[in-house]
Amino acid sequence: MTEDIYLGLDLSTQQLKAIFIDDTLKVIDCQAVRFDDLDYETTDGYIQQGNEVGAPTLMFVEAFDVLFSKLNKDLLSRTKAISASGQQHGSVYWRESDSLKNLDPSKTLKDSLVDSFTKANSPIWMDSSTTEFCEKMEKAFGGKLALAKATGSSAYERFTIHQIAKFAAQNPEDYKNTERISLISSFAVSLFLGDYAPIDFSDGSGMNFLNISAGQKNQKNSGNRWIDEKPAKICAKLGVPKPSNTVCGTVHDYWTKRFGIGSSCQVVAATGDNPSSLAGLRLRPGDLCLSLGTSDTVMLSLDSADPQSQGHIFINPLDSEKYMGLLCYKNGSLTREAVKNKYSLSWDEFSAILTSGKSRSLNLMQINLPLAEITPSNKLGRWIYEVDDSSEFVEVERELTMEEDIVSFIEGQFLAKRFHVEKFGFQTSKMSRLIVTGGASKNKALVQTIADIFQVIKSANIIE
Ligand SMILES: Nc1ncnc2c1ncn2[C@@H]1O[C@H](COP(=O)(O)OP(=O)(O)O)[C@@H](O)[C@H]1O
Ligand SMILES: O=C(CO)[C@@H](O)[C@H](O)COP(=O)(O)O
Repeated sequence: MTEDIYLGLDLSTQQLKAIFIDDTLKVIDCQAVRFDDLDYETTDGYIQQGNEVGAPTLMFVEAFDVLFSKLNKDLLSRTKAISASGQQHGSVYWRESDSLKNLDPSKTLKDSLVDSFTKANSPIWMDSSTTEFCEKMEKAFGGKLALAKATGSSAYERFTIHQIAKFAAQNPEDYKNTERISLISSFAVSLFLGDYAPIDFSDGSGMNFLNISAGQKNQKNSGNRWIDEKPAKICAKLGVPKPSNTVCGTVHDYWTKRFGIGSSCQVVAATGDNPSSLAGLRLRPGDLCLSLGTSDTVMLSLDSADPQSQGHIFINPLDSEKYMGLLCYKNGSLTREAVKNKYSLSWDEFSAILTSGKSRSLNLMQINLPLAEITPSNKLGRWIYEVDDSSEFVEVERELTMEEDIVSFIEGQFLAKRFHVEKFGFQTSKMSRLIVTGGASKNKALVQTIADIFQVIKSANIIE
């Protein structure tokens, strides 16, 4: 057994996960804390009020306390480096104070940081409350496409700069008292560093504020990466963005004294959960990655960037000169879970119905969007069509059977993705692999359905 261990954290929508690997990339241990098991009245990790969606920042902090009390002490003592991934776009607002630098090992993180945030709830990626700020920014840039060419995406409500603009407009005093704004990923690493960690280029691309466009190569390692330096106060609050593989320093004494992590353990910049998946799956040219976490996302590696008004281009986490494309769907696992729960099924029962129903031709097509969708923007509703005798699609008025509902819903979810991916300019070929990851990827019936829809040759082309 090798002595050296590496620790990765994932601060995602529903939970904080830890994974220890050795230097052959073998998984040694995994642990997780579900946010709904902490006392913050979240459902599926978040709190929703209308189209505002957030998660208590202190809940994230407490999750670290709980998780680290469960982790194996021997593994912690052998950990050589720590990094993290985080749900994308979410933000954390640090009050001007020394509490992060002066973490006290006799206290929990929560007790140490209880007064450290100017905004109690971190806005997260499911928020869609910033339309007016998005419209203002697109107008200032000369339209959707112009903004996309500069930042990789047209204005999306969940993207961080609009959340920051809303906070500054609605709570000017609290905004003024904010010393630093972290993404959820850079926040996680800041806890280990005992200091503000930089936002990395890849997760920073999900802010509508980082310059991803060609011709910026000479700026890639400088502070000039934000698209607009005039609101100097914003740039100062965001800090200087850095490549995703930046070694930020070593762990704060807190982690050594409280949890026995070696004082030389390195802390590496964090990135978004999707860029982390892309990095971890080591995609080959032509591969497509489907992440089925709380959200569903489709990702691919790109050598060059050609941003469109739909979809996102981020800087690649493995190479700051390259890019990745991403489409994000809000109706992912939570919507699948809702359909499963509607019929009081276990996942095994749901999967059995999906497999048996698929083998019969049901001639139905369903789009079911109970959550206001991101791709396509703000669509909400349920549409069901049937192919009639003259091969026309007609709207279905009758109630569907359970089997019809499950099969047409799942097929609709992934047919829509194939359609969007192809519109985004990506064609699968015989050489393509479709690599599926995230919580739902353990469902073999679902993965086989996806393989059939994308017509990748056989399910062996798909790895979890
Ligand atoms: N057997 C299964 N079949 C389909 N979906 C599943 C299965 N097991 C778990 N899931 C889904 O996985 C989701 C969690 O995935 P995960 O990647 O851990 O999410 P996140 O990283 O966003 O917190 C759950 O919401 C659940 O619906
Ligand atoms: O908004 C996006 C990507 O643009 C989401 O994919 C978030 O990054 C949330 O990730 P999960 O918790 O669903 O994995």
